[in-house]
Amino acid sequence: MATDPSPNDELLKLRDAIDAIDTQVLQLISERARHAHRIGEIKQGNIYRPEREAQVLRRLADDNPGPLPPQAVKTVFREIMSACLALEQPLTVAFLGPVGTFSESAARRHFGAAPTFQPMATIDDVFRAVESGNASYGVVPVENSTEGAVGRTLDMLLSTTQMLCGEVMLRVEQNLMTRDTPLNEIRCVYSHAQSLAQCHEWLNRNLPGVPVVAVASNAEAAIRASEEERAAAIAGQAAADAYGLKILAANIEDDPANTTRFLVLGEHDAGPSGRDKTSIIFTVQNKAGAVVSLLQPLAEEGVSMTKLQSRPVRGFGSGGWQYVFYVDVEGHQHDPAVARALSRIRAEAGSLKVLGSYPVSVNNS
Ligand SMILES: C=C(O[C@@H]1C=C(C(=O)O)C=C[C@H]1O)C(=O)O
Repeated sequence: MATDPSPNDELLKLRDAIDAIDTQVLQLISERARHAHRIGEIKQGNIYRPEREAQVLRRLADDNPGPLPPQAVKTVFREIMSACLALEQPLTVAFLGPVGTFSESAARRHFGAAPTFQPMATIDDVFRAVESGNASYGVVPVENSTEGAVGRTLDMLLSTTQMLCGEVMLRVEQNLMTRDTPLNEIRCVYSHAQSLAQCHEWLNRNLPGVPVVAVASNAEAAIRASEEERAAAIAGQAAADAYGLKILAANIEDDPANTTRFLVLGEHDAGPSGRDKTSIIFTVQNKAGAVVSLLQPLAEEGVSMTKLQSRPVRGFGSGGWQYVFYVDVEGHQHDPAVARALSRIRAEAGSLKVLGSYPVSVNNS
């Protein structure tokens, strides 16, 4: 066991000082929890306020005097808020499982450690869990910076009765992991198709000719690698931890900025936080100029688009194709410019669904 080299006076004094500070910090956190509890009594109905939580984290990151990095400050206060909220309203959060997926990491990043986290087998099941009230919130992937849209999430957004109340941007770091098999003895690599695509070049360089097998999730890949000899998985650190695998090569994604965006679903959206996004879906007849004229109000009202994605409407392939457009804009639907642009689009589009307004991912703001 390591011991301190030679506990000198200064070290002992510093530890005493830290003990005294910790006692004060604990008293302050407890006082904070009592205030949060009182707020919970005053509020009617749902207590969770994503916009308030985003504001708290942004303000503290801005005011951070150092030496802790802003991300560390956010992590600490994320957990304090998570514990305070849990006193009033224990949350259940459904995510695309199994345990160890990036969706779970995103859910924990967003809600902290206090909720009960529920792994679901499919994206559809996450939506159903929230729609049926079995989960208070759900977290699903929607797009990746290397591989693009997650089609099933887009399809489900079309019909869901739920709203968006948050987004999480997660830097996705992929790792090659095995039970204990060295690189040159690997005979098969399992992962989700998206992750295999994100590591395409690395696999060609380092495991040429070794078969790759797409499975339902990275965590499922990790389970297989933990059960099969000479098999490897590509997955996140959380999956290696959950299934007892050793990381042979870390950060093997081809794009060092590889990021996945996740959406948080619930029965309400969020109030204005000062830095928000609004997600909408509209349908357009496939005729010349229709899309341009629908997007015109955004340009004229000075509202920036952060995403534009189209998908053919199912069942319209053989006759005239119809398209559904997924658009994210900067700002809250209650901002006057956004509200004006939305009402102009509503007047012109075949249909318009506002999925909700929510704070821009706190990791990026
Ligand atoms: C205390 C409140 O309720 C909840 C807890 C929060 C906190 O601990 O800071 C913040 C927002 C809410 O999710 C509040 O609305 O201020």
